[in-house]
Amino acid sequence: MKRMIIATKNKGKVAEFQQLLTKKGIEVLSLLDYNDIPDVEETGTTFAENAILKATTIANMLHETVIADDSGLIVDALDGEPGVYSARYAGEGKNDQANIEKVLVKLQGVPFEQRTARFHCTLAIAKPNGDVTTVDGVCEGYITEKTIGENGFGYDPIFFVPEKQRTMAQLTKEEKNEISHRAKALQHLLHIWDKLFEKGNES
Ligand SMILES: O=P(O)(O)OP(=O)(O)OP(=O)(O)OC[C@H]1O[C@@H](n2cnc3c(O)ncnc32)[C@H](O)[C@@H]1O
Ligand SMILES: [Mg+2]
Repeated sequence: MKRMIIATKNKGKVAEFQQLLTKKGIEVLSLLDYNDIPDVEETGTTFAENAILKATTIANMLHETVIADDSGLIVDALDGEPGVYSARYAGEGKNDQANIEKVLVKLQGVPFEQRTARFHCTLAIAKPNGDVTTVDGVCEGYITEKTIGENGFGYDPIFFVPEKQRTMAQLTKEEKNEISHRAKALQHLLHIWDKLFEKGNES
C-alpha cells in the first residue's frame, strides 16, 4: 500500500492524515487533488452512517479504496449537540467561527466542571468491491469560555484537553496527533490493516 485517498475536502483533516500516514510510508491524496468531485450529501443520523456513505460513494466513483472521516463535537450540557451536525451547526455555510460562537452562547453560565465534551471520529474504509469497515476514536475534554489558540481547525480553539492542559488549538500538529479522536481511530484501522489487505482480500 503506497498511497491512500482520503474522501474529504477538509484541509485540516488532510493535514492530520498526512502527518500520521506519511511516517508509515503511505502517500495521502484527498478530494482536493481531484477536480469536479461533488459533495456527498450527509443524510445519516450517526457518524458511522455518514462515514460509510462518503466512503462507499467515493470508492465507487474513483474505483479505488478510500477512507472517509465523519467526526464532530459532542457537548454533554447540550444533550450531545452539535454531534453529527458539527460542520453545519450554525447553518449550511460550514463557518467554524459561527459554529464556535453558537456553542459558547448556548453554554453561557454553565460552570467549567459541567462543560464536559468529546470529539468523536468514525473512519470508514471502503473498497471498490463494496466491502466497508468502520473504526472509532474519541477524545475527552472541556469547552472553554472563549477561543484560545490558532492551530488546528473547527472547534479546536474552544476544546480544552486535560492531558495537555491546553486547548486543541494550542497544540502542534504532532501533539494533537498524540491524543486526537482521529489519530485514535486511525490507530485502530492500522491494527487491522494487514487483515484488510491480506492476499485474496486486496480488492
Ligand atoms: O465531510 P468532509 O469533506 O470530510 O469535511 P467536513 O468538514 O464536512 O467534516 P464532517 O462532515 O466530518 O464534519 C466534522 C465537523 O466537526 C468538527 N471537527 C471534526 N474533527 C475536528 C477536530 O479534529 N477539531 C476540531 N473540529 C473538528 C469540524 O467542525 C468539522 O467541520
Ligand atoms: Mg462533511
